[in-house]
Amino acid sequence: MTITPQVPRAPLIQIRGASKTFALPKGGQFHAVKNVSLEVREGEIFGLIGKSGAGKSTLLRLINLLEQPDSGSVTVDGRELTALGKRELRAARQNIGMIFQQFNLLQNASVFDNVAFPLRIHGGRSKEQIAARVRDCLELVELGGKAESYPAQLSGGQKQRVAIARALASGPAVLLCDEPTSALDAETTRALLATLKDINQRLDVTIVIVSHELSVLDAICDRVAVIEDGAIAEEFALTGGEMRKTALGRELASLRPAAASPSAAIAPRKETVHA
Ligand SMILES: Nc1ncnc2c1ncn2[C@@H]1O[C@H](COP(=O)(O)OP(=O)(O)OP(=O)(O)O)[C@@H](O)[C@H]1O
Repeated sequence: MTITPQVPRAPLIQIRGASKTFALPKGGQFHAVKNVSLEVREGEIFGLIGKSGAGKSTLLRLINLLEQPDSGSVTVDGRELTALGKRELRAARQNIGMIFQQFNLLQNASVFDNVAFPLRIHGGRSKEQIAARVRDCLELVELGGKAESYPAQLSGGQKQRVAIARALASGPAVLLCDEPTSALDAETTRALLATLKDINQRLDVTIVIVSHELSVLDAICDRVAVIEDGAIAEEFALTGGEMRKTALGRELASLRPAAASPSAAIAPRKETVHA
């Protein structure tokens, strides 16, 4: 048996010298992201970890320009988003799905209509095409039987799966995940992480995930950046368990003992094995 290292792939997300400042209510400014440069490669699962208030979510939201940087540039899949007008940016965002801690589903719409929503907004697809795409996305997250249910009738894990199906409906190259498992229990978290890994491998969707939980990033990430005070303090590849060896890892682990890591259950995507 020979083990061949995977050939590194091209960068899909490039952030260059991005900064973001928020105006404070009582005057003054807060520098949430400070001159950050970062590359995420095609097909990677990339983690952003750090303490509360470090700037992880702001950095994630710079990738789809939910937050506009004050300076610097953001390029995704060859398009410099920071150079686009409003209409072009709306179109470019179809290539970037996003899920959130609190799911952000439309409560008065069925599961089907939640997933169909982005497809209807952007137009260009027939009713039949939308229905087929919604069915495919719900099958992908194993919710094929829940199309007619409403969010209030679903568990937290099922709600997050609907959010994933909605985020993938337009066939994006990138999925941004902002603390996607923070509202879920340990077992549901494990299952959801396995789903994200599966989506990454089957659909080749590049994933950027924010979490303050070591076990979450340890389980699925290829590389991780540690965010401290709005900047990247450290960046490294993961093969399982390294997070705990870093100074921040030890600190976070002592604050928040990690649940049994699901990493053992999920095969790392580090090497190609030829029998
Ligand atoms: N819209 C805003 N207006 C003012 N300040 C903001 C805004 N959004 C974020 N901040 C501030 O920027 C800093 C970074 O916030 P951010 O949400 O990116 O941190 P985080 O690392 O994701 O934290 P957490 O893990 O607690 O979510 C925080 O101090 C926050 O209060």
